[in-house]
Amino acid sequence: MSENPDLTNERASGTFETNAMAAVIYGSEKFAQRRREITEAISKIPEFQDSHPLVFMSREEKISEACRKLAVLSNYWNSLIDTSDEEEALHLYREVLGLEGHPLALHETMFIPSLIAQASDEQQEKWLGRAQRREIIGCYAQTEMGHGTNLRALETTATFDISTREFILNSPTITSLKWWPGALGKSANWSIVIANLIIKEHNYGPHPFMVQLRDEKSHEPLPGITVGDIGPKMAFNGADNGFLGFKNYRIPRENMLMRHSKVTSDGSYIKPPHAKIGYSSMVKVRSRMAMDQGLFLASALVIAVRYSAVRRQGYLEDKSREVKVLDYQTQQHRLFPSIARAYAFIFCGFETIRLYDQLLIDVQNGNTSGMADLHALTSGLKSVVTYQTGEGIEQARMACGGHGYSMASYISEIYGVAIGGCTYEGENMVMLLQLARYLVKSIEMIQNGKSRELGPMVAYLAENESEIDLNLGPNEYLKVFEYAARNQTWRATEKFQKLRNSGMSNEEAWNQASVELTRASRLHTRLYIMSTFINHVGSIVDQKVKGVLIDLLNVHVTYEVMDIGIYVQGLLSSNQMDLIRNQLYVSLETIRPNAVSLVDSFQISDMQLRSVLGRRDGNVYENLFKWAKSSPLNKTDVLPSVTQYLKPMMEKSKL
Ligand SMILES: CCCCCCCCCCCCCCCCCCCCC/C=C/C(=O)SCCNC(=O)CCNC(=O)[C@H](O)C(C)(C)COP(=O)(O)OP(=O)(O)OC[C@H]1O[C@@H](n2cnc3c(N)ncnc32)[C@H](O)[C@@H]1OP(=O)(O)O
Ligand SMILES: Cc1cc2nc3c(=O)[nH]c(=O)nc-3n(C[C@H](O)[C@H](O)[C@H](O)COP(=O)(O)OP(=O)(O)OC[C@H]3O[C@@H](n4cnc5c(N)ncnc54)[C@H](O)[C@@H]3O)c2cc1C
Repeated sequence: MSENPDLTNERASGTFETNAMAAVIYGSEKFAQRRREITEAISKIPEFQDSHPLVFMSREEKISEACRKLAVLSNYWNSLIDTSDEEEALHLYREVLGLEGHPLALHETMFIPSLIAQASDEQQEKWLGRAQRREIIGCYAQTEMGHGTNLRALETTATFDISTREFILNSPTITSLKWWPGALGKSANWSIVIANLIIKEHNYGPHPFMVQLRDEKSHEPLPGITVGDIGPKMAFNGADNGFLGFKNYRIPRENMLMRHSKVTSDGSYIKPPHAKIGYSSMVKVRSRMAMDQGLFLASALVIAVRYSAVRRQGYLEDKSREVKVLDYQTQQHRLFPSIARAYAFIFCGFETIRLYDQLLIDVQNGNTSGMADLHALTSGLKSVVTYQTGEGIEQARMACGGHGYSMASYISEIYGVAIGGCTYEGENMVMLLQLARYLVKSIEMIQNGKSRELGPMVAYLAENESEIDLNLGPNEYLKVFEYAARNQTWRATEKFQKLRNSGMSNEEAWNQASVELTRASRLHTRLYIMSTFINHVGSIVDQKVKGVLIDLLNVHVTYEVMDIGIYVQGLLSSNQMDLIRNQLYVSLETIRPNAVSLVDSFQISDMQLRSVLGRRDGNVYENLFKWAKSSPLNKTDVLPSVTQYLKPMMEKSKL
């Protein structure tokens, strides 16, 4: 069937090449091209297609379907991608497995990265190759039923037995059961387990251990291990998140990951070079989350924008034909600022991935000085992008009206997966408060006359801006954001200090200032996102692409400043706010002809999108009908439930 002419016209009105834009989104022409080649190659392999729509499958069927595809994938890895390239591998996973989770997700995202960052050279020699060849499947078991956030309160113990040179693992209470780890329930046979290291009755706190859970031949749990699936979740139902308990389960001393902390055979403990070095796997995932969430948001927007260009409802001036709903200003206001955010998140993602890779090298060379900065940055960023992505996806769903609520749109699945990110890798409020600690320390440095020692990301806290000329473009908007973030950070810090100075304990003063502190963290992070967006656009060479991204940046800066209006009341007059509001409306109109091309540029395939509404060809209605007809409920005209219950009820009512 040919393309819906409404989408053809939209594509014709675009002022730039989508391939050129994809090269900017994905960091290079080479990688954008590789993505297209991988997608093309996969589309020719029938075994990678869903056996039937995932949304009609039970959880067991989803997991089985994911495993089937993983097994097929293992025959194609080397021919489809450069296996040393993480981005190519992730693209392949996204295309084939989609976003509902699968039994190798944690193996790739946390198990292998933990071995790389935490295992000694000898340990890597023993396990890393096996893991990379997928001879074993691993997971990352840290969270317990009773504690996820407060790692210092984890209860699982690993007690060193000097006589046998083994660790004895125990789960002393119900709440100490590991709870949540992906792939633990049914798939993984090994795990990195975070447990309290105990030597001669002294607790050295949580440390990582390499633990075999299941027999490598029979896949049965080993004696001393209780393991299973935690049941269905809001989303991620292609993954078997699990529980795990230990009863006097022994592992050799060599199974504690000993790149940084060490226990010698006589039971001596050697401290790591930085107390939080064991948290690196979390920082790794957090550093990728801006990119991943940007792509979740992008997926929902591809669906909503394409659909809005084929959905016609109501009239503007021309009463002879209904308009595309994308022409309504309210629809544009709902969707276009999110397009800008998706671009901005992806650009930030590249930056934080690069920073993590550099930090990993530095730490391996004994330099841990960058850890605090990256922890603070990624803590704030994961919190802001997950929250705003959730907001943006939900708006995209509503922008699709009734059909958005159908699973045919697939938006609810994207939403469920994306907002998991508000919780995993550190609950958002908690992570905002981690960043706040860093911001408060920065203010204290200024108060102590050490402004010159501030890092570049917080140097603005020591500046002073009281007047803004808003005709000068994005950099002036950045100044507005700096003003808001600086003011809020000072106000929150002063509130905390005042409470503390009044005699309150440090902890209670912190608690009572914490809402204000989280607000400071959000503003600081949004400032970082905006400045990364501005810098990125400044570096683009292709003039057509750059022109459209400047238009998109204008949507971003005006929308973001309007959104934080309450924090800039002391800086901007109501006339200036009106001016910004009008600039936003103008920028929505400016971006309108490029809206479809901007979302096409994400180059997310139909196979990955799984959305009837978001199809590239725009043939929504005929496929919606086809999709509904494929519902298992439509296999027969009369359901047994009707014969068994409703018919007798109706007959009885007739009497
Ligand atoms: C063929 C090849 C294939 C290749 C494939 C490629 C794959 C590559 C991988 C890519 C990854 C992709 C990602 C995709 C994701 C999609 C799937 C995701 C599935 C979901 C998985 C989820 C997993 C989990 O959730 S795991 C569990 C996570 N748990 C948490 O995050 C717990 C949160 N809590 C904490 O982190 C801590 O407890 C904390 C930080 C809140 C408090 O810790 P504390 O010890 O109590 O410390 P505190 O007293 O508060 O602070 C003291 C001091 O320490 C500083 N600090 C804390 N943390 C760090 C750190 N990490 N680094 C540096 N410093 C740190 C803190 O700032 C304090 O400092 P001061 O203020 O100076 O005292
Ligand atoms: C989809 C998914 C996948 C996951 N995968 C894994 C995995 O593979 N491995 C693994 O180990 N874990 C995994 N987890 C667990 C996850 O990391 C934790 O659920 C997460 O870190 C939050 O911890 P919690 O559940 O203890 O929340 P809680 O800390 O109990 O949060 C409850 C509330 O308390 C608040 N709160 C808690 N502490 C503070 C504080 N100090 N200050 C202010 N407010 C506070 C929070 O903000 C929140 O509002 C996964 C979770 C999900 C949802």
